[in-house]
Amino acid sequence: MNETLSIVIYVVIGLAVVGSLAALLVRTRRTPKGMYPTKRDADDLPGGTGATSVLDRPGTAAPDAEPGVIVPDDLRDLEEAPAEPQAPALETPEPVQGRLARLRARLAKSNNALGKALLALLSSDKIDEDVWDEIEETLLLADLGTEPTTELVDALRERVRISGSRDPQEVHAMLREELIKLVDPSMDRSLAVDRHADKPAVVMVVGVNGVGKTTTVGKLARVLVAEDKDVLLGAADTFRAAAAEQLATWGQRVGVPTVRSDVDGADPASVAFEAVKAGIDGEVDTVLIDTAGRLQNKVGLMDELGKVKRVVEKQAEVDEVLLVLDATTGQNGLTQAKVFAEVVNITGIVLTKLDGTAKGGIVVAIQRTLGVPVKLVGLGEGPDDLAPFDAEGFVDALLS
Ligand SMILES: Nc1nc2c(ncn2[C@@H]2O[C@H](COP(=O)(O)OP(=O)(O)OP(=O)(O)O)[C@@H](O)[C@H]2O)c(=O)[nH]1
Repeated sequence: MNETLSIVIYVVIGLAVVGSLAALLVRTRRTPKGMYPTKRDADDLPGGTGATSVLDRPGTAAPDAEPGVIVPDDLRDLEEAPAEPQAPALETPEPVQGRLARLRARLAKSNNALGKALLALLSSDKIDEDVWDEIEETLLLADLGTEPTTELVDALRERVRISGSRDPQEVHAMLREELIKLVDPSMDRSLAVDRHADKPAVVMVVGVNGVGKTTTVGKLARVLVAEDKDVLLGAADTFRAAAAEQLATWGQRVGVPTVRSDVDGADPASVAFEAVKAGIDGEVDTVLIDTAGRLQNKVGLMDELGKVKRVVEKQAEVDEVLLVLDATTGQNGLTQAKVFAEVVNITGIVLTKLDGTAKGGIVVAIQRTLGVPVKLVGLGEGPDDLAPFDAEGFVDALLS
C-alpha cells in the first residue's frame, strides 16, 4: 500500500515538473509583437509599430495590401517587373531631307519681326535717311554684326536707287538676294561623316556646357542613322557625371552603342581613344565624340581638347570638329567661338536654340568671325529638331 502511494506521489510530482517546464518554454518562445526573434539581417524591414520608417522612399497604397500599408514604389516595381527586362522599341528618326523646310515655321516665328520690318521699311513710299537708319538698327538688333550690316545697307541703297522700285515683290526679291549673299551659299556645308577605306570617320563635338552639346551629339546620331550609317558614340564629357548617361540614352533610342567610363572624372582622352578603337574594331561608319568644355580656364581647355584630339589621331584622322554655339547668347557665343578656334581647328558650327531667338543674324556674324560654315541648326528640343543648314532655306524662313 505504502509502495503504491509512493508511486502515485512520484507520478504526480513528475507530471507537475514536466507541466511547469512546458509552460516556461511556451512563455519564453512568445516574442513581443513587432519584434524580430533573431538578430536582423541588414535587408530586413524594420519591425514593430515603427514600420513606417520603410516609407522614407516614395510610395503609394498597394491595392492588395492591408489598409494603411504603403508599399514603396521601387519595391513594387521589383515585384511587378517582368523576369526578363524588355529591350525598348527602337525609334526611327525622321528623314533628313527637307528637315529645314519642316522646321521653317519655328525659325520664321522667332525671327518674324526681322523680315517683316525690313520689307515694310523698304516698300515705304519715301526711303529717306531715317528709313535707312531704321533698317540698319533692325539688322544690328538681329545680331548680324556691324560689317555685314553696312554691306547689306550699301548694296540695298544702290539697288533701290537704280531700280526706284517700291513694289513689295521686287523689294522682297532684292532683299532675299542680298541676304543670301551674306549667308554665303558657296560655303561647303557637307559633313565629313563617311567611312574611309579601313577606318570610321571621327567627329569631335566641342562647346561650353549648356549650349546643347550632348543633345546635339544625340540628334546628330539620329541624323546619321536616318542616313543608314553605323554609328558609335564616345562619352568623353567625363566632367559632368550625368552626361554619359544622357548620351547613352540618346544612343539606345536608335540602337547606337556608347563607349563610356564608369569612373567619375575619368580621363576624357582615354574614353575617346577607346571609342575610336571600338569603332575601328566594329567597322562602323562614324564615331561621334562628346567632349567637356570648361571655359573658366583657357589653358586647361586647350590641354584637354588638344590631348583628346592628339590621342584620337594615334588611331584615326579627326574628320570634323563641330563647335556647338547657343544662338540665344549672341555676342557671348562669338567670344566662345574665338577661344575654341584658338584651341582646335574647327570645321563647322552647330547653332542651337535658333527657335528661341529673334537674332538669326548671328549665323552671318559667326561665319564671318571664324571663316567656318554653319553646318547644322537646332530648332527645338525634339529628338529630330536638328537640320542641315542651307543659305536659301534660312533666308526664306527669315522673310516668310
Ligand atoms: N529650344 C531648344 N532647346 C535646345 C536645343 N538644343 C538643345 N536644347 C536644350 O538645351 C538644354 C541643354 O542641352 P545639353 O545637351 O544638356 O547641353 P550640353 O552643352 O551638352 O551640356 P553639358 O552636357 O553639361 O556639356 C537641354 O534642355 C536641351 O533640350 C534647340 O535647338 N532648341
